[in-house]
Amino acid sequence: MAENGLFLDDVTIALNGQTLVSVTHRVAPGDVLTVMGPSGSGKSTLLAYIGGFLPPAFEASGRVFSGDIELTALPAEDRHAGILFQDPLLFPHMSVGGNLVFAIPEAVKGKAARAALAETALEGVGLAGMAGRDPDTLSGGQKARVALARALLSSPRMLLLDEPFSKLDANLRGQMRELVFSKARDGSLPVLLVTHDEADAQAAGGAVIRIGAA
Ligand SMILES: Nc1ncnc2c1ncn2[C@@H]1O[C@H](COP(=O)(O)OP(=O)(O)OP(=O)(O)O)[C@@H](O)[C@H]1O
Repeated sequence: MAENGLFLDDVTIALNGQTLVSVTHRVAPGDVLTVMGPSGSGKSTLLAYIGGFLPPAFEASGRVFSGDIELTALPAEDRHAGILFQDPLLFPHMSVGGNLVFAIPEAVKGKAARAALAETALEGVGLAGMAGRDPDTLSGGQKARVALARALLSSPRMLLLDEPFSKLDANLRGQMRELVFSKARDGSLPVLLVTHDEADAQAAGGAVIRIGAA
């Protein structure tokens, strides 16, 4: 397998003794694995297991690899997953630039260098010059782009996406999908996409797994 693919090796997650998810799958760098299923079927739970923040109510087994690195026992902060949720979840008390700089790994030193990286990331999502803006002054689509820039700045090994397009209108949704998937391809990042929307799955173009199908 190429270097930074995501491998789910016999991952099984149960709640109260009942299996919700059972999956073995490889996601190549730049490819998308779409997870679909009815509400409550365990889609976000699978994402949480991969990300390292599965709530204690669940019982889980199976291994998660990023390339050759096994993530299963690592804390969330050491898994290097870039995560996007339905809400962009920007810190309201920080500028857009502050939100981005916050995500840059500490190994990157120097205020000016960090600010420059943040500005480049903003340019990369079509928001050049917006670092000084207050997040509350941005549109929903702009906030979604900032959240994407922030995820990419964290030097992720993968992207975990939990319904990230569902609050955008149809036009923005299409643009944002294209932007996210092209960034994943450019960065050779494997993507796990949780969605209810068949059009998201189609745009993602990769494999689809359906869990808890009624
Ligand atoms: N922290 C928790 N403790 C106990 N049960 C939980 C917890 N979080 C979720 N659940 C339950 O686990 C099951 C799977 O939830 P999950 O959020 O993964 O579903 P989902 O497929 O993502 O649903 P949706 O499409 O509505 O977001 C549901 O029955 C839910 O009620």
